[in-house]
Amino acid sequence: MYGLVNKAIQDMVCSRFGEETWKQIKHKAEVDVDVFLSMEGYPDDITHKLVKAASVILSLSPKQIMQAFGEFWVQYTAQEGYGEMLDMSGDTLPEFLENLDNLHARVGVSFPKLQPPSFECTDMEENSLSLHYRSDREGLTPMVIGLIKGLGTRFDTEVHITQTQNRDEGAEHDEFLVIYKPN
Ligand SMILES: O=C(O)CCCCN(CCc1ccccc1OCc1ccc(-c2ccc(Oc3ccccc3)cc2)cc1)Cc1ccc(C(=O)O)cc1
Repeated sequence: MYGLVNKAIQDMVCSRFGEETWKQIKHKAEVDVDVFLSMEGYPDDITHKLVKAASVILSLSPKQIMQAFGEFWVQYTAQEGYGEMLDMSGDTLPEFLENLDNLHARVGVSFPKLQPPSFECTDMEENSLSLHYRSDREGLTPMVIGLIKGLGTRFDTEVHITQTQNRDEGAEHDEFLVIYKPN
Protein backbone atom coordinates (compact mmCIF):
# COMPACT_ATOMS: atom_id res chain seq x y z
CA MET A 1 0.00 0.00 0.00
CA TYR A 2 1.18 3.50 -0.66
CA GLY A 3 2.22 5.42 2.44
CA LEU A 4 -0.75 7.72 1.93
CA VAL A 5 -2.93 4.98 3.44
CA ASN A 6 -0.79 4.64 6.60
CA LYS A 7 -0.52 8.43 6.83
CA ALA A 8 -4.32 8.59 6.73
CA ILE A 9 -4.57 6.05 9.58
CA GLN A 10 -2.09 8.15 11.58
CA ASP A 11 -4.08 11.32 10.85
CA MET A 12 -7.36 9.68 11.89
CA VAL A 13 -5.87 8.42 15.19
CA CYS A 14 -4.01 11.66 16.01
CA SER A 15 -6.99 13.90 15.22
CA ARG A 16 -9.38 11.79 17.32
CA PHE A 17 -7.22 10.36 20.11
CA GLY A 18 -3.96 12.38 20.12
CA GLU A 19 -0.26 11.82 19.38
CA GLU A 20 0.35 9.79 22.54
CA THR A 21 -2.25 7.19 21.54
CA TRP A 22 -0.71 6.99 18.06
CA LYS A 23 2.74 6.35 19.58
CA GLN A 24 1.27 3.52 21.71
CA ILE A 25 -0.38 2.01 18.62
CA LYS A 26 2.85 2.13 16.59
CA HIS A 27 4.76 0.63 19.52
CA LYS A 28 2.19 -2.16 19.96
CA ALA A 29 2.23 -2.82 16.19
CA GLU A 30 6.06 -2.95 16.35
CA VAL A 31 6.07 -0.52 13.46
CA ASP A 32 9.07 1.75 13.92
CA VAL A 33 8.48 3.91 10.84
CA ASP A 34 9.03 7.49 11.97
CA VAL A 35 7.28 9.24 9.11
CA PHE A 36 5.15 7.52 6.47
CA LEU A 37 6.01 8.93 3.05
CA SER A 38 2.82 9.23 0.96
CA MET A 39 4.46 8.15 -2.27
CA GLU A 40 6.48 5.29 -0.82
CA GLY A 41 5.21 1.73 -1.13
CA TYR A 42 4.89 -0.15 2.22
CA PRO A 43 4.09 -3.84 2.84
CA ASP A 44 0.34 -4.34 3.39
CA ASP A 45 1.31 -6.12 6.62
CA ILE A 46 2.22 -2.76 8.19
CA THR A 47 -1.32 -1.51 7.59
CA HIS A 48 -2.83 -4.70 9.04
CA LYS A 49 -0.55 -4.51 12.13
CA LEU A 50 -1.52 -0.85 12.70
CA VAL A 51 -5.24 -1.72 12.48
CA LYS A 52 -4.79 -4.69 14.85
CA ALA A 53 -2.83 -2.60 17.40
CA ALA A 54 -5.32 0.29 17.13
CA SER A 55 -8.12 -2.20 17.82
CA VAL A 56 -6.42 -3.30 21.09
CA ILE A 57 -5.40 0.20 22.26
CA LEU A 58 -8.77 1.78 21.39
CA SER A 59 -10.87 -1.24 22.50
CA LEU A 60 -12.68 -1.29 19.16
CA SER A 61 -12.96 -4.30 16.83
CA PRO A 62 -10.69 -4.32 13.74
CA LYS A 63 -13.92 -4.19 11.72
CA GLN A 64 -14.96 -0.95 13.48
CA ILE A 65 -11.49 0.54 12.96
CA MET A 66 -11.49 -0.32 9.22
CA GLN A 67 -15.03 0.93 8.69
CA ALA A 68 -14.20 4.23 10.42
CA PHE A 69 -11.02 4.43 8.33
CA GLY A 70 -12.95 3.90 5.10
CA GLU A 71 -15.25 6.78 6.00
CA PHE A 72 -12.26 8.96 6.99
CA TRP A 73 -10.34 8.14 3.77
CA VAL A 74 -12.89 9.90 1.53
CA GLN A 75 -12.65 13.24 3.37
CA TYR A 76 -8.89 12.81 3.99
CA THR A 77 -7.99 12.32 0.32
CA ALA A 78 -10.30 15.22 -0.65
CA GLN A 79 -8.37 17.54 1.70
CA GLU A 80 -4.93 16.04 0.94
CA GLY A 81 -4.84 17.15 -2.69
CA TYR A 82 -7.07 14.60 -4.41
CA GLY A 83 -10.20 16.73 -4.21
CA GLU A 84 -10.19 17.56 -7.92
CA MET A 85 -9.60 13.93 -8.83
CA LEU A 86 -12.58 12.96 -6.68
CA ASP A 87 -14.68 15.78 -8.19
CA MET A 88 -13.87 14.53 -11.70
CA SER A 89 -15.04 11.04 -10.75
CA GLY A 90 -18.69 11.86 -10.38
CA ASP A 91 -21.32 14.25 -9.03
CA THR A 92 -23.43 11.57 -7.39
CA LEU A 93 -22.74 8.43 -5.36
CA PRO A 94 -23.72 5.97 -8.16
CA GLU A 95 -21.73 7.95 -10.73
CA PHE A 96 -18.63 7.96 -8.47
CA LEU A 97 -18.86 4.21 -7.84
CA GLU A 98 -19.19 3.58 -11.59
CA ASN A 99 -16.04 5.68 -12.22
CA LEU A 100 -13.93 4.26 -9.40
CA ASP A 101 -11.91 1.90 -11.64
CA ASN A 102 -11.17 4.85 -13.97
CA LEU A 103 -10.05 6.91 -10.96
CA HIS A 104 -7.65 4.16 -9.93
CA ALA A 105 -6.41 3.79 -13.52
CA ARG A 106 -5.62 7.53 -13.57
CA VAL A 107 -3.72 7.34 -10.27
CA GLY A 108 -1.95 4.18 -11.45
CA VAL A 109 -0.59 5.99 -14.52
CA SER A 110 1.49 8.26 -12.26
CA PHE A 111 2.06 5.78 -9.45
CA PRO A 112 2.73 2.36 -10.98
CA LYS A 113 3.09 0.63 -7.61
CA LEU A 114 -0.65 1.14 -7.08
CA GLN A 115 -2.48 -2.17 -6.69
CA PRO A 116 -6.07 -1.00 -6.87
CA PRO A 117 -9.10 -3.23 -6.23
CA SER A 118 -11.82 -3.38 -8.84
CA PHE A 119 -15.35 -2.10 -8.31
CA GLU A 120 -18.19 -2.95 -10.70
CA CYS A 121 -21.77 -1.69 -10.51
CA THR A 122 -24.67 -3.81 -11.81
CA ASP A 123 -28.48 -3.81 -11.50
CA MET A 124 -28.54 -0.03 -11.44
CA GLU A 125 -31.96 1.25 -10.43
CA GLU A 126 -33.20 4.74 -9.49
CA ASN A 127 -32.11 4.33 -5.85
CA SER A 128 -30.09 1.15 -5.69
CA LEU A 129 -27.23 -0.79 -7.27
CA SER A 130 -25.19 -3.92 -6.72
CA LEU A 131 -21.50 -3.19 -6.05
CA HIS A 132 -18.99 -5.97 -6.84
CA TYR A 133 -15.66 -5.58 -5.03
CA ARG A 134 -12.69 -7.64 -6.20
CA SER A 135 -9.23 -7.33 -4.66
CA ASP A 136 -5.90 -9.11 -4.38
CA ARG A 137 -5.94 -8.05 -0.74
CA GLU A 138 -7.66 -9.89 2.10
CA GLY A 139 -9.68 -8.51 4.97
CA LEU A 140 -10.45 -4.99 3.77
CA THR A 141 -14.20 -5.54 3.27
CA PRO A 142 -15.13 -3.44 6.35
CA MET A 143 -13.06 -0.59 4.87
CA VAL A 144 -15.12 -0.75 1.67
CA ILE A 145 -18.34 -0.49 3.72
CA GLY A 146 -16.85 2.60 5.39
CA LEU A 147 -15.81 4.03 2.01
CA ILE A 148 -19.38 3.77 0.72
CA LYS A 149 -20.63 5.49 3.91
CA GLY A 150 -17.98 8.17 3.38
CA LEU A 151 -19.28 8.71 -0.14
CA GLY A 152 -22.80 9.06 1.30
CA THR A 153 -21.52 11.92 3.45
CA ARG A 154 -19.60 13.45 0.52
CA PHE A 155 -22.68 13.45 -1.69
CA ASP A 156 -25.12 14.31 1.11
CA THR A 157 -26.92 11.05 0.30
CA GLU A 158 -28.52 8.61 2.74
CA VAL A 159 -26.99 5.20 2.09
CA HIS A 160 -27.86 1.67 3.30
CA ILE A 161 -25.38 -1.12 2.61
CA THR A 162 -26.13 -4.84 2.82
CA GLN A 163 -23.44 -7.38 1.99
CA THR A 164 -25.05 -9.93 -0.33
CA GLN A 165 -22.01 -12.06 -1.24
CA ASN A 166 -19.05 -12.81 1.03
CA ARG A 167 -15.64 -14.01 -0.19
CA ASP A 168 -14.95 -15.36 3.33
CA GLU A 169 -17.97 -17.64 2.88
CA GLY A 170 -16.73 -19.02 -0.43
CA ALA A 171 -18.15 -16.48 -2.89
CA GLU A 172 -15.86 -15.49 -5.77
CA HIS A 173 -15.94 -11.84 -4.60
CA ASP A 174 -17.75 -9.55 -2.13
CA GLU A 175 -21.00 -7.98 -3.32
CA PHE A 176 -23.12 -5.28 -1.68
CA LEU A 177 -26.65 -4.04 -2.23
CA VAL A 178 -26.32 -0.25 -1.96
CA ILE A 179 -29.57 1.68 -1.49
CA TYR A 180 -29.16 5.46 -1.69
CA LYS A 181 -31.44 8.47 -1.40
CA PRO A 182 -30.05 11.96 -2.10
CA ASN A 183 -31.14 14.42 0.63
O1 LIG B 1 -7.13 -2.68 -1.93
C1 LIG B 1 -8.30 -2.95 -1.53
O2 LIG B 1 -8.85 -4.05 -1.65
C2 LIG B 1 -9.09 -1.89 -0.85
C3 LIG B 1 -8.30 -0.59 -0.82
C4 LIG B 1 -9.24 0.55 -0.78
C5 LIG B 1 -8.39 1.78 -0.85
N1 LIG B 1 -8.73 2.46 -2.09
C6 LIG B 1 -10.00 3.22 -1.83
C7 LIG B 1 -10.72 3.46 -3.13
C8 LIG B 1 -11.84 4.41 -2.90
C9 LIG B 1 -13.13 3.91 -2.68
C10 LIG B 1 -14.17 4.82 -2.46
C11 LIG B 1 -13.92 6.19 -2.46
C12 LIG B 1 -12.62 6.70 -2.68
C13 LIG B 1 -11.60 5.79 -2.90
O3 LIG B 1 -10.32 6.19 -3.09
C14 LIG B 1 -10.10 7.39 -3.81
C15 LIG B 1 -8.61 7.42 -3.93
C16 LIG B 1 -7.95 6.32 -4.45
C17 LIG B 1 -6.56 6.31 -4.49
C18 LIG B 1 -5.85 7.41 -4.04
C19 LIG B 1 -4.40 7.37 -4.02
C20 LIG B 1 -3.65 8.46 -4.46
C21 LIG B 1 -2.26 8.40 -4.41
C22 LIG B 1 -1.65 7.26 -3.92
O4 LIG B 1 -0.26 7.14 -3.83
C23 LIG B 1 0.51 8.27 -3.79
C24 LIG B 1 0.31 9.26 -2.83
C25 LIG B 1 1.12 10.39 -2.85
C26 LIG B 1 2.12 10.53 -3.81
C27 LIG B 1 2.30 9.48 -4.73
C28 LIG B 1 1.50 8.37 -4.72
C29 LIG B 1 -2.40 6.18 -3.49
C30 LIG B 1 -3.78 6.22 -3.56
C31 LIG B 1 -6.52 8.52 -3.53
C32 LIG B 1 -7.90 8.52 -3.46
C33 LIG B 1 -7.70 3.40 -2.53
C34 LIG B 1 -6.37 2.73 -2.68
C35 LIG B 1 -5.31 3.15 -1.87
C36 LIG B 1 -4.05 2.59 -2.03
C37 LIG B 1 -3.86 1.58 -2.98
C38 LIG B 1 -2.49 1.00 -3.16
O5 LIG B 1 -1.56 1.52 -2.49
O6 LIG B 1 -2.35 0.07 -3.97
C39 LIG B 1 -4.93 1.13 -3.77
C40 LIG B 1 -6.19 1.70 -3.62
